[in-house]
Amino acid sequence: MLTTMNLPLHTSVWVKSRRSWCCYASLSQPDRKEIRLGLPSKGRMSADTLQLLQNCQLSVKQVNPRQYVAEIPQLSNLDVWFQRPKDIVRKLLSGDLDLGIVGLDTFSEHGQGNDDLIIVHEALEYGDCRLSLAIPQYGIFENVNSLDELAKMPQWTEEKPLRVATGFTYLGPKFMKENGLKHVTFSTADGALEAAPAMGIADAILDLVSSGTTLRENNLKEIKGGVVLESQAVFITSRKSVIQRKGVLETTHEMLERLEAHLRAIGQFTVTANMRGSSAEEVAERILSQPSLMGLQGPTVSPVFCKRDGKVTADYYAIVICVPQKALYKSIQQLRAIGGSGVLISPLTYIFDEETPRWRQLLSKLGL
Ligand SMILES: Nc1ncnc2c1ncn2[C@@H]1O[C@H](COP(=O)(O)OP(=O)(O)OP(=O)(O)O)[C@@H](O)[C@H]1O
Ligand SMILES: O=P(O)(O)OC[C@H]1O[C@H](OP(=O)(O)OP(=O)(O)O)[C@H](O)[C@@H]1O
Ligand SMILES: [Mg+2]
Repeated sequence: MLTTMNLPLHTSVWVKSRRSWCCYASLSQPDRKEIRLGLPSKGRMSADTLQLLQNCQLSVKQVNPRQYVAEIPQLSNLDVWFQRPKDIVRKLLSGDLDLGIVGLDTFSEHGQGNDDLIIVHEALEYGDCRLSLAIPQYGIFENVNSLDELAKMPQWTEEKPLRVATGFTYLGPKFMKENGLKHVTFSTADGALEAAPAMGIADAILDLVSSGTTLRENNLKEIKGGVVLESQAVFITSRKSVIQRKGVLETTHEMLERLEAHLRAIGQFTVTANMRGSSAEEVAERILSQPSLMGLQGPTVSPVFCKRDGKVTADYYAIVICVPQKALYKSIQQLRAIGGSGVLISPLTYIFDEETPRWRQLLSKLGL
């Protein structure tokens, strides 16, 4: 059984879980009653985050676009605060936000491995990009195609190190150190890093890449072994908020369930059809003989009753299966081959499974 206590500002809190006592930093605003969710205020993640929440029936109601606070009517006692992604991570750490959605790159760079931060859902399936090292395609780098080859270049010495421009001043040096590159210096800028090598400011850059167009347009190339991190949007919280602020654990659970149910349903369709048969088992037998018609847990087969000669009989059976988009056409072909008719297809909105592994993982990370 978990026990928490009210404590003064900026002290530690000891919490007893089933297994042991754990120490947590205390909340910065222990009296704050509402739960706060931080969402990206601008940039690439912003519109897609609102769209994802809307798809989970968690529409964010913003009174006007210049206001930084909003609400999600389905989640009572929750305020949405629009913030820059890196500030979402910082404010989770300071206890000024309780939940957030950002890219894994921002989480890793600004979270710096802090044990208080927890990833609740690591794959929200948008904002895909990678943090990758890139060097010029020309000059001394023409035949350099791997991190190993870059490290072995005789040009880099203590006096004249490899100069890397990056906005990732935590992950950059950590990666270089872990890969044994000794003679490296870093400079930083907030954008348009791809210009740095051509301007003579840097030899290499470490930045986000998705299509690779910006690199190509600037005569830069990625190298083998140079990917620091694969990133996509993640749903995050802080240990101290979940443990100490009333309602955060329940809201996290509800959001996680909705996110998972929606993400599981993406690209899945329900297929219904009628099939003549002598019994539900016989129809099921025919369906299960086809590899694309297995469904999530096998087909649902229900008798379609009609009255003939004053007697209620079932000559037809309605079948319902769940099929991924890529197998859709094959499924229809297979259904027809075994006598299916009147095939109806509709996209799936949610798939609510049994309790999700991510929820169990969260509880276990919290020691609950
Ligand atoms: N080219 C890209 N393709 C896909 N996702 C990207 C790309 N660039 C960035 N992202 C994702 O979007 C997030 C936000 O990027 P964005 O450029 O909007 O903000 P930023 O440059 O980190 O913020 P700021 O302007 O506050 O410094 C990144 O942290 C990353 O997860
Ligand atoms: O591989 P690509 O698809 O070409 O994308 C890569 C570019 O996208 C990001 O910049 P962004 O457009 O977000 O501009 P910013 O520098 O203002 O953040 C990133 O910093 C790269 O410059
Ligand atoms: Mg950017």
